[in-house]
Amino acid sequence: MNDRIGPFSTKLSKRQKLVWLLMPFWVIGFIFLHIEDQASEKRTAFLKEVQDIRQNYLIEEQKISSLIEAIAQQYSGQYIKSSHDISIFAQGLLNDYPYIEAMGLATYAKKTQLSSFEEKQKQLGFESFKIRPKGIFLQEKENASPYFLAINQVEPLTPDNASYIAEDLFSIPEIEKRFDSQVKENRTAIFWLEQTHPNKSLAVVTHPVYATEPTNIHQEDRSEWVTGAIVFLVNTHSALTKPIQKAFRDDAVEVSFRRVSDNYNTGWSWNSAKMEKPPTSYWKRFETVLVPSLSCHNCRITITNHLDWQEIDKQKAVIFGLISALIFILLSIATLSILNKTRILSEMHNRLQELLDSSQDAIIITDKFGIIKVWNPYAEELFGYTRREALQNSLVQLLFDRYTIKTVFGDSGTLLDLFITTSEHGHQNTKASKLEMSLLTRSGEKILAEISYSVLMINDEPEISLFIKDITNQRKTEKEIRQYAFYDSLTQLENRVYFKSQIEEQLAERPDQSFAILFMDLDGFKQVNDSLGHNIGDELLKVIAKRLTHNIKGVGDQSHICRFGGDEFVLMLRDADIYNISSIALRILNNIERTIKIDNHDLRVSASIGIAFYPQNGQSVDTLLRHADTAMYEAKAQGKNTFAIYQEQMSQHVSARLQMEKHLRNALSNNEMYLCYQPKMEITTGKIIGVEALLRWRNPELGLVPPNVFIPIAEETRIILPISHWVVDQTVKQLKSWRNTPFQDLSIAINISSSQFSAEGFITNLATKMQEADVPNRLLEIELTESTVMTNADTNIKLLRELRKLGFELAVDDFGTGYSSLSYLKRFPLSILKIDKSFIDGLPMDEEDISISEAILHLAHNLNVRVVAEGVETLKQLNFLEERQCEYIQGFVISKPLKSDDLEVWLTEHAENFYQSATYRALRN
Ligand SMILES: Nc1nc2c(ncn2[C@@H]2O[C@H](COP(=O)(O)O[C@H]3[C@@H](O)[C@H](n4cnc5c(=O)[nH]c(N)nc54)O[C@@H]3COP(=O)(O)O)[C@@H](O)[C@H]2O)c(=O)[nH]1
Repeated sequence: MNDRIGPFSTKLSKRQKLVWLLMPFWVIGFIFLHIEDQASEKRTAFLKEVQDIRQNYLIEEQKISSLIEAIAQQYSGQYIKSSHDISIFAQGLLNDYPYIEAMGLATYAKKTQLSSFEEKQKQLGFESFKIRPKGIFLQEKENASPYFLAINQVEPLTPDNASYIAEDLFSIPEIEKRFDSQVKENRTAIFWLEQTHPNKSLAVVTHPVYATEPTNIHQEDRSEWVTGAIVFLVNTHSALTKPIQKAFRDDAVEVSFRRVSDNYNTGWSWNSAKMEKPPTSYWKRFETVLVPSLSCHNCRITITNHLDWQEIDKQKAVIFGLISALIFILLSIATLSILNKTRILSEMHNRLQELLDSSQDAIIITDKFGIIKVWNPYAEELFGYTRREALQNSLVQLLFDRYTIKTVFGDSGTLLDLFITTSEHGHQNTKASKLEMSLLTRSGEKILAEISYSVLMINDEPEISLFIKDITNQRKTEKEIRQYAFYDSLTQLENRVYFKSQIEEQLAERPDQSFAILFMDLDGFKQVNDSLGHNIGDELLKVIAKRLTHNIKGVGDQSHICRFGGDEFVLMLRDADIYNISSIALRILNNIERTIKIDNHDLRVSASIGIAFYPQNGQSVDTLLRHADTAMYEAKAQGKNTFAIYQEQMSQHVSARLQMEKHLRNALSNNEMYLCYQPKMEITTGKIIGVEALLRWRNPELGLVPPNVFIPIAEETRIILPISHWVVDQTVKQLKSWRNTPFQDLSIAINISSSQFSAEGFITNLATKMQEADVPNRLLEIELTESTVMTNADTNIKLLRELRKLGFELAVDDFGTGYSSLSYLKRFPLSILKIDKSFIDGLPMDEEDISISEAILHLAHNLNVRVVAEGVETLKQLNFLEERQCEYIQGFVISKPLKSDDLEVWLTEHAENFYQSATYRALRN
């Protein structure tokens, strides 16, 4: 399940793993950057401090210049007159500027005045006052100038400072060289000197003093008026390190001072209080070089700051690392989420594109005016327009025919109107999302399309997405399936299932609506089917179906006709009621009765109709059908070709029938069955040639039940099979009992039902029983009805031939009631035809019966088949048949069916020649 890579996926993707692997590097990188940043800050702060220090140096230099200038001004203006005044001045000055070691006064004079000057100084108290180069400063040389500038007062006069007394400043060539211009310009000069004393450096600041205020003297004349100079002796070491010390009070800095000149190279170094000696190991080292004074171009101060690892704020770095980790996580999540969403969007886009391309629906997107914006490959295939042709075209003009445009859109409608409505509140609502309509293809072919659609607002503009399926074939198939599932394939009428569902629907939806159910069963259809084959039978059913459909036209539009099965039809008539049902039923019956011509056969069938009304005769479909069926049986019982309306007692008949069926199942085991025998006479001789075995059933509850009542039930329930076996056994037993008696040549005819005839092993079983009883097969006559013989005629021919080959006699019973094919009849190996009683009844008067009986006799004789007329009751009938060369008769005119014992008594009297019997004589009289 790795195809689901979404924001909720619990499994890390490769990309996610990679991102998480990068996190330590990110965090370390950020911590490192932060540490570097701390170092950079430190460096910036350091450089700023250095900058401030340099600024401070310049300010101090400026201040000293201003100060000395001011003092010189005071002195030249005679405001400071005595050495005492200078001393007072110096005290205040040295307090404020501790790096000024001393303030002094130097006298300028010609060397010619040297002795007098020295003398004067000795008189002032400096006993050993002697001007000479003292070698205090490294730069000192022999004063070659005709003037000298000798310090004659120093304040405070400490033992150290006393050494400066009588120092000729002109022994320092630079001072001597610049003094003349200093005097002319009345300005201060600072000379950076190196004292011979180790680790001590001094700067000498001088400003000329004049006998009067210099501003009153012309610049060129100032040399005439100059008397000396005010001198500051500045401890440059102290002056330079003090501000550094103040600035880097808590820090470790290393300071080195260098002064490089052509003649000498000197310097010193100084470490801040924090750092007694330069460290050997450190993390970072910042170094900067500055020129401390405007007056010393070759002076350089190098300040070095060492950053130790310990100084880094690690806690801050860790916090920063944690913050960066958090940022990383947030950024990663955001980035991964964006990437993921981008990927999902891209995948989705690809999938949608694939869907679009591979869809078996035409997918079309239009704007609100129906202008096509998307047209997928299947749309190309379905409608025949390429994408290029379709895009930017109007969907309506491309796919809708004129009729649709007119009916759907009218004059003002748009495509959008077709798909959305505007509600009362002005909102646009999508209409039902599916519709079916016919669309045109490029070739002009019309297809039935199912259009699923949705309207989406994209950038405040509606867009219509259409998914179009060609359902032309689907609808056709559905119709066919529907036809197959709900309609009878032969007659195209509704089938039982659909019919019932329609009525159920009707009952559920309109329970107050009355209707009638007509259950119709054809009379005589079985004979048509059996005798002329199923094809003819099928054609007949089709004609009946058409007639019924035609018949119920106008009997309610909501009526239904169903082929219920076989030759049964059921009708549901909405507008039928007790008042008009008779005319409707009779009309149907009349229509059915009309001759139907199929393949040169003029067929006539009738129908029996049972009617049940809703709601009087039942509330459910099944009840109504059952009651209509019951009524139909009643109609059959009433002689067929009629209708019967359901009445409650009819159900009693049904339950009586069920009761009978129950008794019938036990009839054999309860010895309730027995055989009667009805004699058959040869007309020409009056001889009794055989008998017909007729089954009888006497039930203690039901009494004597006629065979034409219980035999159909036995056949329907297949109880006929054990009964038939029993009949055969009894008959064979009877024949055997007649062996070696006067009746040994009498044959017995037995009625074989169609199910018994077609049962497996019927012939073998029969032959075996006869053989076992040692009775010749010719004494057993098999009577089959015309319909039994004609059903599956081809198969039956073989069975009949086998029977004949074995010596059994074959008779066709009830001849004339079915539809025997003459061609078959010719091929059947028959012995006897039995004319049905119904054709004998009308003899000798009824023209039709005369014709039919004569025709049967004629046909039989042509086929070399003998004829038995059954149901002969009168001598007139007998005479008629005798005249037409009918071979045998059977009927009440000779004898009713008799029990075995009675038969033998009767035979004793009548068998030889019936005409000579008392019975015949009585008949004639
Ligand atoms: N499959 C079997 N069918 C059998 C068997 N036994 C009888 N049947 C069939 O039952 C039908 C009715 O038979 P039944 O009530 O016995 O009637 C027979 C005769 O009693 C009657 N008949 C004969 N002569 C006259 C007459 O002059 N008048 C008159 N009103 N009735 C008469 O006809 C019936 C004989 O019919 P048929 O078999 O067609 O010769 C009947 O169809 C029997 O076939 C059985 O064991 N198995």
